[in-house]
Amino acid sequence: MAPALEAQVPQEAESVPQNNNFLNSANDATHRSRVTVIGSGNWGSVASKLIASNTLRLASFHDEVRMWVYEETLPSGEKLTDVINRTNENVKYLPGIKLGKNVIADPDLENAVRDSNMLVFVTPHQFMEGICKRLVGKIREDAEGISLVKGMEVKMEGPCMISSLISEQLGINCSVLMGANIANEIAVEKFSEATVGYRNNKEVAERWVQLFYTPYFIVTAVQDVEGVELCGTLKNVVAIAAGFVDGLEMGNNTKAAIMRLGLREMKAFSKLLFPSVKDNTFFESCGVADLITTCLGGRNRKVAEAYAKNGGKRSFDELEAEMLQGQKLQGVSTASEVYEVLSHRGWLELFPLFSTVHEISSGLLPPSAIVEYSEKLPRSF
Ligand SMILES: NC(=O)C1=CN([C@@H]2O[C@H](COP(=O)(O)OP(=O)(O)OC[C@H]3O[C@@H](n4cnc5c(N)ncnc54)[C@H](O)[C@@H]3O)[C@@H](O)[C@H]2O)C=CC1
Ligand SMILES: O=C(CO)COP(=O)(O)O
Repeated sequence: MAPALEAQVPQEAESVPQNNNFLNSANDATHRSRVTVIGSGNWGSVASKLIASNTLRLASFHDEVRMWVYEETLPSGEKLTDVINRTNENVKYLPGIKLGKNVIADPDLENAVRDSNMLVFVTPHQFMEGICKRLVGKIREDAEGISLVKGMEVKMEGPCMISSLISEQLGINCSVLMGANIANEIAVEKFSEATVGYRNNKEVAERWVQLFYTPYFIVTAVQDVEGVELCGTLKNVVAIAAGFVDGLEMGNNTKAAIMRLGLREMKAFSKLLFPSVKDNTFFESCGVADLITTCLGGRNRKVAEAYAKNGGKRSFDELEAEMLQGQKLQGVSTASEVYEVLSHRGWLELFPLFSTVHEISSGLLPPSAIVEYSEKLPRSF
């Protein structure tokens, strides 16, 4: 399979519009694009490795990839940043994997973004608002962003996707990249696919595809930012439900049913919020493929399984800290954020799976309630 796929690796653009600074820099050797990855957790580190292999290979990118590290002190007493730069490994969040010598860890957020025109956002979603606030006025005017963050914020005015938060706070265009992308598998170069969602500039999307694409990481672009981002965000809620099913040993048929009902709610919720969301997006890697991989092998599933096995007696926070060693779940807080939107808009009855996941994970219902809602199912999605 690999040689045929290799032939599809996107070429550097031969001609670009003259009125776009971001794209002009792509063809000008003296103004090669500089990339900063904002985040250095499990996926952030793998994304840096992918990108660093391409910036070395492609002449229109500066070799160096800056990776912002939320600094912490390791049990050895050393700073994580120093260890990454000494060993070329993120020993805490991605041990055993070399990132590429051109990845430079930087604990200073402002310094990390100062020179870059391509900003890759990849931190747990709960930290994004604070990070954006710190970046206001600190980034290049011609910067473009891409968010790999799976999650949303809920504001007084309503739900706000992370790509919108970035665009609104920093005044930049922001694409998204989501997909069936369990980071540890991509770290060891197992074949997978991903989806870039872009707003209206196809050439910008192609530039992001170039930055991420490798023979083992196939990236396709679709013009549907909200659809792609909502798929990545909402599948984490379904993964929590799948974990409950596993913890209660309900079997594969039940899990498949949960995945199907979950996909139906993902689609209905996305289209109610953003009527522009396209049906086909749910068949891209960001849709059904990410749903499947996360429900089979993700962290949300794993911790939810332990929660159900313990009969809901140990909190998600406690289990997350014990089982994930600093990595973060997105599904529990996303279920709560979705629930807030559903209650506010009077949609709770339309989304029994999403609302039950929140009611279980916040302790209002026992894990067994995950299949007891079935009689409440609406018949009309
Ligand atoms: N890990 C995976 O397999 C995948 C993750 N994602 C998504 O990517 C995003 C980031 O995930 P990961 O890189 O895996 O992160 P992670 O789950 O490894 O989270 C740990 C990261 O959060 C940072 N952090 C802790 N406290 C912080 C604070 N107060 N401010 C800023 N940063 C802080 C840590 O320094 C560390 O870099 C999430 O939205 C996740 O859903 C998407 C695809 C795959
Ligand atoms: O988003 C992911 C895979 O695409 C990872 O999911 P988890 O955060 O549940 O591990």
